[in-house]
Amino acid sequence: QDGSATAVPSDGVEYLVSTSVGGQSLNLDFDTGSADLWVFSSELPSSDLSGHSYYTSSDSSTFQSLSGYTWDISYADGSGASGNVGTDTVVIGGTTVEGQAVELAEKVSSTFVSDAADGLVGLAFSSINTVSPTPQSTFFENAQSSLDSPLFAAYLPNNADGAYDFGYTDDSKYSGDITYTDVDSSNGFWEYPSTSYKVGSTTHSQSGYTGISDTGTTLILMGDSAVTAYYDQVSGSSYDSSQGGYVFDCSADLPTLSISIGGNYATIPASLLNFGTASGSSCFGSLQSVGSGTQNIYGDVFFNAFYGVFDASGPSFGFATV
Ligand SMILES: O=C([C@@H]1CCCNC1)N1CCCCC1
Repeated sequence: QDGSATAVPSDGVEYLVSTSVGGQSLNLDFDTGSADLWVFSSELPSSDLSGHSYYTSSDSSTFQSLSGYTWDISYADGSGASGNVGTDTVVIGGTTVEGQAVELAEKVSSTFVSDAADGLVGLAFSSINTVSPTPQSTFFENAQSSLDSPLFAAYLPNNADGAYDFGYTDDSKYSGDITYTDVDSSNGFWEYPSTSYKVGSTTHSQSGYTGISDTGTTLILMGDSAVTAYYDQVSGSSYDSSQGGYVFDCSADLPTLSISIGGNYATIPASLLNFGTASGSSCFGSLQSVGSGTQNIYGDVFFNAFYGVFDASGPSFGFATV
């Protein structure tokens, strides 16, 4: 069944969605850049559990263990988690999946201990699910047959409650038309060509680049040539290794950044490109380097400006102005 779940901004870093797993409520980070649904569990060291809600399989009458199944995930930011696997009933908004693979954490990296999330819901493609010996389907893949349309949408307005809609698009959350592009899911991501960008009104090509829509990443991460081209237009900006990225005076006049999604540009307003105070009068840029490779990562700052539609038929990705 179709449904919508509220996404609450947490520490300006992520949006959390209250989710029922075997009747137990957890605040989970929805991540369209990965495909594992994993939860803090009673199997973790108790010192890792402080400040977290966690799942206790023995308290769920509908839990079934998947004997001998394990999972182990490593994220681009160096964080990671691992453990064992079972199935249980997962309810998000008005959408229920019975028999959803739930990955119970036995170990989590320190970043997760100090982070507000009680786990993640991976919404990328199950080809990159880490469960061994058999990769498991995502909540969305399992829910698809019960939805009016095989799609979900992310509405993540800046510093305000948002939502994930399952099975329908909600035209009260965006204006104008939704512009769609074909998705190449061969790497397991919601990925599309992203071969040019604009800094203000100046167009630059980045041939061979792709982009992925990743609600689990906070910022906009692009190749070094694009990042350099952007901050060359911000007087006084510099890369500050102690802050871990490009900073500028908080009073700086920022250009807009337009990214190409398939054949269409999405223009991020200048206000969203100032992520906020780094230290003193210097502010941290919302655009930072993705490092090596030709895959840009369009995270929550993108979704602050655009309603994002993840459509399994195609598959395709669509965006519309928030
Ligand atoms: O690990 C990640 C991100 C980390 C933040 C949360 N989303 C997944 N990757 C991004 C996409 C390319 C592969 C690595």
